[in-house]
Amino acid sequence: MLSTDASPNTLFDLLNAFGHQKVVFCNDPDTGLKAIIAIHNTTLGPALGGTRMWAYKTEHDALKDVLRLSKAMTYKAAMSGLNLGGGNAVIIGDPRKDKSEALMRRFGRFIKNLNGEFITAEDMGTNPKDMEYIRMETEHVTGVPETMGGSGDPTPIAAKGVFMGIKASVKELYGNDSLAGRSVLVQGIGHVGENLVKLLREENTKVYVSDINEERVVQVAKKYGAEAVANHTIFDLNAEIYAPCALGGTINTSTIAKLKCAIIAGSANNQLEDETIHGKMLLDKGILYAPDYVINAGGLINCYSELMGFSKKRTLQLTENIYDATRNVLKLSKAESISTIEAANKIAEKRIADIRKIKSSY
Ligand SMILES: NC(=O)c1ccc[n+]([C@@H]2O[C@H](COP(=O)([O-])OP(=O)(O)OC[C@H]3O[C@@H](n4cnc5c(N)ncnc54)[C@H](O)[C@@H]3O)[C@@H](O)[C@H]2O)c1
Repeated sequence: MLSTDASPNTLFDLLNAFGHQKVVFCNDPDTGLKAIIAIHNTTLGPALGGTRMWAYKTEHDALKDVLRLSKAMTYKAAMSGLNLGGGNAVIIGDPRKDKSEALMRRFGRFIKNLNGEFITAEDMGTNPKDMEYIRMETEHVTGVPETMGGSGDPTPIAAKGVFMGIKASVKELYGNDSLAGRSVLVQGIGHVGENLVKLLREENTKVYVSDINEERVVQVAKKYGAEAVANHTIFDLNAEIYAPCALGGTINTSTIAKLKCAIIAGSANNQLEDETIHGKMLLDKGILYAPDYVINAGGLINCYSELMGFSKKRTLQLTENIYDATRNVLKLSKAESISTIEAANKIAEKRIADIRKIKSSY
């Protein structure tokens, strides 16, 4: 899905390689705003995705990132049964130095001009306060604080989805989905990671935790009765399940050679450095990979619920469906001897194609 290795010559070649509908470049010298909004596919509904603020080395890096992220959102929404399309935005700049109320509100006005075709939410480098500023200019934003009618912190829901994905993977491999006595390495114990550790420990799972923030490792290990592991030794560990919950790209040719786990299931986006190559390598090595976008959809589900008039019960139900979605992917992968990521892409693409057909009939 995300492999776009052909070397496109022009901007439109690049958009065709990813399959995008529309890309909007937002430029405002007064506030210093330089942003890109990418709308990948709106067959299922309005494109929803985060706004990331990052000091990209080049504008091309920013463009590639937003194209990749928005395409992944199309697949995530389709897989989760949501009536949403895929989109994403990036603001080029250092979130610690370059952010201001005016910049965020100017960005909000660009979103407003899209008339609901794109709805945004928080991502790396943005926070609920930024969403509040965007909200002052447009209603097309989710993840605003509870005091502004939002649904609040989505990370417990994101962690719950990952937890359901882990259970479904364990069921596939061991015949029952109990996590008691199983061992899980959680790499990255930030917002989602910590909530996942909590859920796992509540089910008496043996949990190992690692993070580049050593203070946090000690703190979280103590709080939940987990075992701290030094970051550079994680691939020596004999944990049955590896849950990447930090950055993407941790599964590549070099780490696959070292991995001793039976299952990979975590929250990080874009875990496979190259979907085609590394998806196949995991299949060949007999490691069950629960595709990231299938099991980390809880955050998106939370945003969707907010748009529909938030109900905690409904949000939880939709999140628990991740168990069945994961099982369906794993079954298809087994039946067709294809990688789990290929199986997931097939299911998502079929839903989009089916709905496109029904929408063309009136
Ligand atoms: N927040 C959500 O609702 C949500 C939803 C879906 C997916 N995700 C994805 O899950 C991942 C974690 O999200 P989050 O909101 O918990 O982020 P976060 O920033 O709160 O936590 C990330 C943690 O990873 C640690 N980290 C960074 N680099 C590391 C490395 N090389 N090795 C070990 N640890 C490292 C950081 O110190 C931090 O503690 C991200 O990839 C994110 O895109 C998040």
